[in-house]
Amino acid sequence: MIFSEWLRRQCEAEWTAVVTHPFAMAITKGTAADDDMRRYLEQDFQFVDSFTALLGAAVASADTFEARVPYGKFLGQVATTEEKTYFHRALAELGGTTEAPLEPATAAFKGLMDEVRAKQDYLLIVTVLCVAEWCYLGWASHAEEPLPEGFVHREWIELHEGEEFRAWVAFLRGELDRLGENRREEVLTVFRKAVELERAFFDMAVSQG
Ligand SMILES: Cc1ncc(CN)c(N)n1
Repeated sequence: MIFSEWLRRQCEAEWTAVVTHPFAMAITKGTAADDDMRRYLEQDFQFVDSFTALLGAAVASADTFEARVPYGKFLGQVATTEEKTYFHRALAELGGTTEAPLEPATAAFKGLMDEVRAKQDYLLIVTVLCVAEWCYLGWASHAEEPLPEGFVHREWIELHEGEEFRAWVAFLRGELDRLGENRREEVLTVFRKAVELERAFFDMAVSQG
């Protein structure tokens, strides 16, 4: 079994809880309440700051030029254009703010991202990036056509599905498969922690409504 699949299976129950989370499923159906969506996106905007920094750390710490390129491409294309404009438009639509105080789940996730970034340990950086993107592909893949009409739901799904996003996730998984075998347990600890944080993040969106 390839290493990335082995990692996912070690966390099977928690993984399934994330990719079928009621809040994520409500996004795919366009039924997530505006207030929940606002709270979630306000926190995710804060998440994306550390996530973007982590992409930069991947560019810096990758072991080959071939590996640096996809991070640079993704960083330029998505984090600074499509995704960023989405947040501003969606938060304006929902009456949200880009300066919300951090919820504990957000602070914990930023803590993990900042920790692996500070270490400049490429393998652990890829581990966190891979969980974040693979999980999101997982729930977004549940969306059925026609996608929700409202752009807040629809574009959030589109940002995490489609050919390009699948190729990006495949690349991240490939990096884990290429480099992770010799540090299995260490990688699993970070992988598991990131999956737990993804679940807590979705829980946070619906726990205060
Ligand atoms: C919490 C979380 N995890 C993952 C993603 C996908 N980039 C996200 N936007 N937010």
